[in-house]
Amino acid sequence: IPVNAKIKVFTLALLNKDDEILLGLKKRGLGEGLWNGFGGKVDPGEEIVDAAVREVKEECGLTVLPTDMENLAVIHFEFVDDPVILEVHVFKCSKLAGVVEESDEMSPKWFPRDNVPHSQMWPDDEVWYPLYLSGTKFRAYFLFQGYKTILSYIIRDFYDH
Ligand SMILES: CSc1nc2ncnc(N)c2[nH]1
Repeated sequence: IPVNAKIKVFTLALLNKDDEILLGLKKRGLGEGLWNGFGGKVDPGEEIVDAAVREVKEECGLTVLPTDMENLAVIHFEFVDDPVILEVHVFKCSKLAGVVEESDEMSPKWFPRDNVPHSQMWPDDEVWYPLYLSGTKFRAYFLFQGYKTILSYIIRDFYDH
């Protein structure tokens, strides 16, 4: 890890109901045109799970309780020649309240859990969605070249060393 490394913490919430997952089509910014879970930056002094709850509400209108957000994974993303490392805390939630709403960030849509549009998602998702779907807690590290090419990755059970 380069000496000038800076870690930025993000949340990513994957919401499911029965056999479906709610994904949002990103309308702008990083990941525009890709389907993704809901999340974003953690504000200074904000609990990570509270940031996750806030982002879900902002991006798709649904209300979830912090206690219903299951910590599923921590993924570190590194990009060649970029000292900023993204630390993404992945949450899984199936207790949802409210009505799904389009936001200026995201167009939400329900997908069958066994048929998510991986060709229009971040390339790493295909690697770890099976673990997420089986509820296996994991840690992962992805080294990207740009935003499309994965040069290498490590994925392991959350509790193993
Ligand atoms: C920059 S690499 C990346 N992969 C991702 N997968 C799912 N949600 C994200 N926000 C992701 N970012």
